[in-house]
Amino acid sequence: MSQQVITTELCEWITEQSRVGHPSESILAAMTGSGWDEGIARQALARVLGQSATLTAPPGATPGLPEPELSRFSPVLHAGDREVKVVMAMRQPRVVVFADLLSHEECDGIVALATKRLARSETVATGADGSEVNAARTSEGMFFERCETDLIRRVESRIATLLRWPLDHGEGLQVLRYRPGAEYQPHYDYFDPGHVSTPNILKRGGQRVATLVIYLNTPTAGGSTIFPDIGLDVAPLKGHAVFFSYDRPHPSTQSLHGGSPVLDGEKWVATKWLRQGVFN
Ligand SMILES: O=C(O)CCC(=O)C(=O)O
Ligand SMILES: [Fe+2]
Repeated sequence: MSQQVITTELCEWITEQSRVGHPSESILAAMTGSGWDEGIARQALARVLGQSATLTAPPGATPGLPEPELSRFSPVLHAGDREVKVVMAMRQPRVVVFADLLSHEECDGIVALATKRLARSETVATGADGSEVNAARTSEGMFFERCETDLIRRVESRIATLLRWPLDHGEGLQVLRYRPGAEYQPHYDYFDPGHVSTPNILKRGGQRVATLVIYLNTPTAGGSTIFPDIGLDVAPLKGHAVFFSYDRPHPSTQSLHGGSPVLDGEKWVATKWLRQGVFN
């Protein structure tokens, strides 16, 4: 094909492919397979789905996405040292809720370790390199080093087995404590391709492609994890977890989510973010 032009029809076709759930790499493959020049195809994808619609994989990146083995929809999954239950699974966007990912003792153990190290949570600053305290996130938090203690290592290797994603592609576990009134307003976990600090962040392991939020206690009221695009509220129950993945850093993934305000009691979560490649 010569003189290839990105037409409105092509853009509409890409939008539809994405809407029905095809990852951008598959759309790209379909386009190049039918004769589109790869450069033009990437341009069209970027125009329709966002600047880095086609995630440029870092060296050593694992193809695909983290994903539990749900092909037979077994209600119980063997995650190495523990049987984890599947409570519900949504295909598009991919959201899976697990029960019994952690025992109550493991939850208490992580809370005890984290309590000593809590500081006001920080998020990526707007318009500058670095981070700052953000009013949208009124929790307090800390990060563990990967495999920092035997307990953390055990939980991380269970997560790696459950989600079939290498342990070294995960960031260190982050623990957040929300007091009454605290919340985490809806946001995306991937790094904004348009942000000045993103290219630097991506040098370590590439983009985030999935999130696992583990509930370390059960608040008395409020504190559900909300997914506004799909009208989903996930109840924060001790030992349960919600998993979601996103194949591109773009709102069309419908991975917008937040922690709704805690109304009574405290809410503790541990978040594991998974990257495309090795995170060191
Ligand atoms: O607290 C929650 O339910 C959500 C936490 C979250 O979005 C995050 O840690 O990125
Ligand atoms: Fe988040």
